[in-house]
Amino acid sequence: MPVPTDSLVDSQLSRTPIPIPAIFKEAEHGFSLKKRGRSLCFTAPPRPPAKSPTPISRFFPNKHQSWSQPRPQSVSFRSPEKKSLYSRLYDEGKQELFFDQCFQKICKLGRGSFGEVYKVKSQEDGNLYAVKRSLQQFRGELDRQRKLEEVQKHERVGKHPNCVQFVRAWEERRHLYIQIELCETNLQHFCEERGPLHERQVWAFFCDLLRGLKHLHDRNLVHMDIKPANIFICSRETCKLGDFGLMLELDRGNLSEAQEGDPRYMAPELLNGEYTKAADIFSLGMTILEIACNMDLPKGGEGWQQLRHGYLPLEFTADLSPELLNILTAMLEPDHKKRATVNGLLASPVMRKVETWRGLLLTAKAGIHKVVLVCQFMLSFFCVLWNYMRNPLRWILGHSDRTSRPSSPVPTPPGDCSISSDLEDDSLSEDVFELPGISGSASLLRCSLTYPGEMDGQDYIINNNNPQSPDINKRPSMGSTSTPRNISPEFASAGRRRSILRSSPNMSRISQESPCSQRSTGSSTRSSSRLLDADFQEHGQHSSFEPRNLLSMFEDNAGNKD
Ligand SMILES: Nc1ncnc2c1ncn2[C@@H]1O[C@H](COP(=O)(O)OP(=O)(O)OP(=O)(O)O)[C@@H](O)[C@H]1O
Ligand SMILES: [Mg+2]
Ligand SMILES: [Mg+2]
Repeated sequence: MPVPTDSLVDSQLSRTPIPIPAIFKEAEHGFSLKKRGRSLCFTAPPRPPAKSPTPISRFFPNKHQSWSQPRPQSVSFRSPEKKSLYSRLYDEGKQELFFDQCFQKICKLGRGSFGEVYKVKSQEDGNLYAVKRSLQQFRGELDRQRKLEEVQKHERVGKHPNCVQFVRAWEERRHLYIQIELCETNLQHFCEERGPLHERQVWAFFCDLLRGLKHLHDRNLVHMDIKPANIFICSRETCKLGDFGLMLELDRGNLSEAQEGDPRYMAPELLNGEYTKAADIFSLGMTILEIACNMDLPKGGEGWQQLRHGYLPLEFTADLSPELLNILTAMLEPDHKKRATVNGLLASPVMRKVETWRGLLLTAKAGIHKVVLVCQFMLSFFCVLWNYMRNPLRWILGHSDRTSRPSSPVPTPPGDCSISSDLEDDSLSEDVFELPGISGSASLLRCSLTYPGEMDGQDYIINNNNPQSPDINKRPSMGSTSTPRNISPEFASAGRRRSILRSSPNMSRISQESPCSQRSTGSSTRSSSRLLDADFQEHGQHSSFEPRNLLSMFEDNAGNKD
């Protein structure tokens, strides 16, 4: 690795090296380019569980604690009194979770150290959201308080176009659920899909992120975990800061609880316990360096030290414009007191220019989007009108024929077979899919059950590898994006095993890691899938169960027609 001969940099590098935490021992020693499409699940093991001792409540469970009761409860720090969760769709008499009753689970979007995030459709308003569900149950009151703090932090952030929007949160059966605005992808996935970004795109994202960061810093909030996996891209490629789980509230004096984020993006002064807004500037600088240079940031070793001594590797930064290089140098200044501030960066002439054209571009995109919507509406309206005018009699007869049929549930389009509203389905799928050769038939059976009436003369073939299937299937990885720690050999081998499973033709579609695992259907088929579950349990063997049910279903169908 060539180190610049510049005497200034040399003198900086010859200073006593910054102590590296023990977890970086195995980290790489130099800089390298990003490998395209590399799966995240091998590099990002989840964080170890909280360090607190085993809670007494484990041994003497306190039945009177309101949060350990089965009823869902709203979580909000704006109104301290406990409120039971209200929804016109929620029926307390049912065993199903509030989440299952009020949302249609579409697929898993990702996983971090705290929770799993699902793409869902709200049954109440029909909109799509992301719901983050804590991975583990509360282990006691302290653990619960710690988890609930993320809600408090979200509420403190408030509304801003460059921060992921919080909707509401609730707890049920010792799990926390946080409903947030749905984003299209995160910056890490975006860069993996698109490869090196054009500098113009980098400036645009940079501008958005600085605005989001200004919103936080103006409120004395420090994000503490800025990295591509915690940056989200929403409609029309707007960048937003998200995952406020490690956020510090400087005016609340909660610095004793501060945790460092990902070591690759971590500011050097954090090792000395200096928690300031400057740490966010450093992490954002690292993020921009990574996406602008397509660089694989080191987790430790010599490369990690060099970046924290103000040395930017020439072989990566050579193509950057002098403006971007200057800004990055100011953001990655080793001394946090001399580092650039968010206001200083936004006030720089180059950033003001970027802000102006970014504003114009977003307005133009929004305008074009509206025009396209109007055109689409007009087109479909004229198509209907044309059909009607061509043959009004057939149209009326056809229409009345269709409406006179006995009412049957609206068939879900094939792509929607992935929609599930049952969290418990995860375990069922795992069992089912351990049996080779059963997956395709099982999905066919489940999707067949979506059409209890006649099939409208169409063949609904569920193609597991269909590129037209829900968009989430195209995600390169849905693995954990949590802060990397040492990868144990067992973890690495487990990861390899998973990848082998995923590449096997029988397992490809239904792996637990699959972004949009195409499991059971929506609410209309929930009872059917329950029947299936019962049948699986009763017969133990899936292969014996399946043909019998398929046949009986066709017989029933034929009988009904007779
Ligand atoms: N609003 C969202 N829209 C789309 N995808 C999301 C959203 N929120 C989270 N995700 C996906 O889920 C992943 C994990 O989410 P998040 O980072 O919030 O979890 P976490 O458990 O707090 O992670 P960490 O270990 O970084 O603290 C993200 O990297 C992203 O891929
Ligand atoms: Mg995260
Ligand atoms: Mg988090």
